[in-house]
Amino acid sequence: MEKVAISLAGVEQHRAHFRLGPIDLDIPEGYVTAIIGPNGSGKSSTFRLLLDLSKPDAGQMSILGHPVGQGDDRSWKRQIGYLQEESDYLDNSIRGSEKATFIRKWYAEWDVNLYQDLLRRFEVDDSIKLGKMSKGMRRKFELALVIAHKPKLLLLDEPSSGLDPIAWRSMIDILHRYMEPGDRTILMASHIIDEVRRLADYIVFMARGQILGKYEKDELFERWHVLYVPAANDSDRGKLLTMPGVIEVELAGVGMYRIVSEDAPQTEEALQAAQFTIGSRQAMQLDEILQVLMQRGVYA
Ligand SMILES: Nc1ncnc2c1ncn2[C@@H]1O[C@H](COP(=O)(O)OP(=O)(O)OP(=O)(O)O)[C@@H](O)[C@H]1O
Repeated sequence: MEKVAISLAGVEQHRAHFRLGPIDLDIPEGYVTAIIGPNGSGKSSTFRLLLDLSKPDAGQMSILGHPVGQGDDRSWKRQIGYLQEESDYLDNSIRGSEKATFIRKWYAEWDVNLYQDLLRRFEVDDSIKLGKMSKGMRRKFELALVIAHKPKLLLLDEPSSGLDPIAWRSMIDILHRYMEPGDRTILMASHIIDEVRRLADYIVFMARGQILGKYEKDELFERWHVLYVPAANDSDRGKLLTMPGVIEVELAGVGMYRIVSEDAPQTEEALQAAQFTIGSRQAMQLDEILQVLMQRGVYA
């Protein structure tokens, strides 16, 4: 059985205008899991809860086998690299190198060669004050900082925010290399579909404080398809709706139905058995799948 790096069980947080959870979610060790969801869906709030930077109103969490919010958390927090969504502007007046000197004292595993290599690859000059770095430069510096102590777990909140396309490619490459030892884990939040496609092994969809589903990426793309099916009459719609995997059926032009399926192989089998012909098929994009899940309204 797969080892679990992060576990949330019945986690809730109640705020005046926002309710997070209940969240039940296991993040497997050794893989990249990406959370995607619209603005305000609770991705950053979940990261803050995991790091004990805010408290839940219900539920339990564990990271790397340690319960969150209990006892001395210094030893397991040293095994985590956390890149928060926004830079800490209290650091604006210090140089990158000063911040690195401060941070490295915390981490026995700090690898000065790796740190220098990451700065070189990102073309970041750490002698510049953090407040004087451009947004993208600062993001790259912060990425180098969270990776240089070789954490077991990376929590990345919108890591590519502000990166240009070249820096973005470097980041993808650096994160792939980070995962090479095989026992490391990344949990990331991202709005960048291409980034999720390239990096993630598992995808978690989130909206309005709720988890809408967790899927293995390749399986998701194999199963979630749009199928176009010519149909003779209106009563065919009813038949199509009852087929396995079918979520939506709508008219797409005269005599042509557009079917959204979350299990295309099964739907196709049923279509063929019922003598329908399949005009065309296409795999759905992540944002389309998110939209369907949100419309389905699987909210508590
Ligand atoms: N419709 C809304 N209008 C304004 N604020 C909202 C709305 N929905 C949620 N929020 C706010 O969003 C907060 C949750 O945001 P959080 O940063 O955790 O989400 P996120 O998924 O990381 O969002 P983003 O993608 O924008 O970074 C809640 O505290 C709530 O106040």
